[in-house]
Amino acid sequence: MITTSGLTKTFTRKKSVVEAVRGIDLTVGDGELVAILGPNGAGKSTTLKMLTGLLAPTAGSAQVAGYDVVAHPDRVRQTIGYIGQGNSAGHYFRVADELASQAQFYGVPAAEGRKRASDLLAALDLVGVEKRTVNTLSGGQRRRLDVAMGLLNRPPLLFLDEPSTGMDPASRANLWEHVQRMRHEFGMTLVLTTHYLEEADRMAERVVVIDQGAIIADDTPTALRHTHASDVVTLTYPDGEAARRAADVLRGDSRFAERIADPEADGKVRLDLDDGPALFPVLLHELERAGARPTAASIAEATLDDVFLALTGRSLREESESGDDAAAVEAMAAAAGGPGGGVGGAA
Ligand SMILES: Nc1ncnc2c1ncn2[C@@H]1O[C@H](COP(=O)(O)OP(=O)(O)OP(=O)(O)O)[C@@H](O)[C@H]1O
Repeated sequence: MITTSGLTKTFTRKKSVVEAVRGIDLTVGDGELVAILGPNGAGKSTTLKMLTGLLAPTAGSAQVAGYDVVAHPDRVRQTIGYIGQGNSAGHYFRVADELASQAQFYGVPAAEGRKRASDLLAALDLVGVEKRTVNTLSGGQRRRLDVAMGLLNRPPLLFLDEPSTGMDPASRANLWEHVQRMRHEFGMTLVLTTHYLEEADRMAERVVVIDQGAIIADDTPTALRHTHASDVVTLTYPDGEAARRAADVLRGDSRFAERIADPEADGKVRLDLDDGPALFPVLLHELERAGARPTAASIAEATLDDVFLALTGRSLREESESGDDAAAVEAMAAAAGGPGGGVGGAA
């Protein structure tokens, strides 16, 4: 669905030159859900704008949905959907009218358009605002309306630039659930950018990590965590002596021997494990058998932030995250769902 080669964008303003995107090679297959993750200013939006025909690359090439973005940017825009960071809806129009004109623009029959709009308003928790003008909606409601506008015509390839930024956790959960459902129903391919690490981890099959205009990692979230980070197990003992005994037991087991840090005087034993959730119960069982049961045990699973830290020496969370991520993930789990304003593509 997407193939790029050496995709590059350099901005020149007065005397300053910004290499926003530096030679990106990216392939996205039909039906994939790919999250592009990176800190502020990494080049995510610029990449998306080039892939959607909104911005001409300085160098390199990109084929999107069968069209070359430089030779046929109009065709690309007619075929794909794009939910950008700005608001797409007209501020002084009524919500229902905006959705109806979007449906009409893309040739969706009126009755079908009304049904789709009603489903989207329900899914995005916007029931009751149909008759209000867009300028009376809250920021989160406008963002969700942007998403509804982008999803209305069910494009085969949808780009979402930070779809859930500014939404409360419940709305984010609703959004993702709806996008996932549409994706499976209509076989949509999705490419999104996000600051939310847990969102990328939970929802995307593939995460492309971008930093300073270049791709620095591209894999499934699980593979990224396994390759670049470890889960950390912490065992607590009453004192240093008991901790040393436990460490000796684990050093006798090849699965753990190389992964133990020297026990600490306060009775803590720490291990780095590549497959912590699978090995944690085994480890506790072995300790129990050897009469070295800890008084407390915990596991901290590796996150995509650990991956970013390992790759760059910097924390993505500190650079670009807002504190409500954990709450959003809880809400997503509760909704058991699987990402929102802009323009749409083919009906
Ligand atoms: N029109 C422009 N003129 C000059 N510089 C630009 C322009 N658009 C983007 N940039 C610069 O290019 C770099 C990449 O910006 P971009 O918006 O693509 O990053 P991003 O990863 O999407 O960031 P964010 O997460 O904050 O949206 C930044 O240094 C930005 O300041």
